[in-house]
Amino acid sequence: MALKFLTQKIAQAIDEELFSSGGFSVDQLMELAGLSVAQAIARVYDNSKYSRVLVCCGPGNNGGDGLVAARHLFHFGYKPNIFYPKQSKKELYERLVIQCKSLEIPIATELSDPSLTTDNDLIVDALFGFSFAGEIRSPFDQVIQKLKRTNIPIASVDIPSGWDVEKGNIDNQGFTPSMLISLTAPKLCASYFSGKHFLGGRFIPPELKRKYELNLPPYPGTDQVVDISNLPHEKL
Ligand SMILES: NC(=O)C1=CN([C@@H]2O[C@H](COP(=O)(O)OP(=O)(O)OC[C@H]3O[C@@H](n4cnc5c(N)ncnc54)[C@H](O)[C@@H]3O)[C@@H](O)[C@H]2O)[C@@H](O)CC1
Ligand SMILES: [K+]
Repeated sequence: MALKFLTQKIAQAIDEELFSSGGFSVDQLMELAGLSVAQAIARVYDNSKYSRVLVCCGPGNNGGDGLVAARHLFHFGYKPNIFYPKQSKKELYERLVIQCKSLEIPIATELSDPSLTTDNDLIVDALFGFSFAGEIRSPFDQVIQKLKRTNIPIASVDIPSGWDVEKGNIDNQGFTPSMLISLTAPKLCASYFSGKHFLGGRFIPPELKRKYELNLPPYPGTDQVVDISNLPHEKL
């Protein structure tokens, strides 16, 4: 059966159900999401060649996934550094920042910070996820412009930032990543993406899968990710 691609509304509805009737906390799902991201990256970008990883984090949960991924990438033998310009004051995010600092992962808040211009081998785009809407606001408009100009491979978390969640890269607002790690299930914009595509977020109960007819592929063994680059898909 073909994989379903989600509208923004359905992605948000599944999210809410996971937290309400599903009984999950944000920390739990973010941890599993960030772990999936780090594991997918390790499959494609070996740390012997792509050790220096710049993780760009946005103001919402997509940014939180980035902070978690940076921590796991460190433990997987990478050298992450983080760009996190609009830091959330919520306790969860403050703890994620402390965890990264305790690993001596540098965290920059300004676009002019030298760590953002020195050589990186890979960029993780955790700026915006399925709640992104409208024109890109400052300071992220400049960040996206910068990412549009780079030749370094970009791995996007859940959606390529700057893309419309459903319509894709409209008006060429965003960049085209080399890799996408969709979480829970791919969003409609992912149907316009043709690079390396992984699915992560191995936490959906069977009842939710059935309700939204997600047709998710099985995850191999104990893996947190599954390669869906060549799977046939159908829009929801
Ligand atoms: N349900 C799930 O499957 C899970 C979702 N998670 C992550 O959570 C993400 C969704 O998180 P959120 O709902 O917090 O939202 P996002 O992280 O997608 O972004 C919301 C933030 O971006 C800002 N924003 C939106 N549009 C903007 C624009 N045009 N210009 C500038 N800023 C803009 C908002 O003000 C808000 O601060 C998912 O994409 C995924 O990465 C994971 O953490 C856990 C599991
Ligand atoms: K993203």
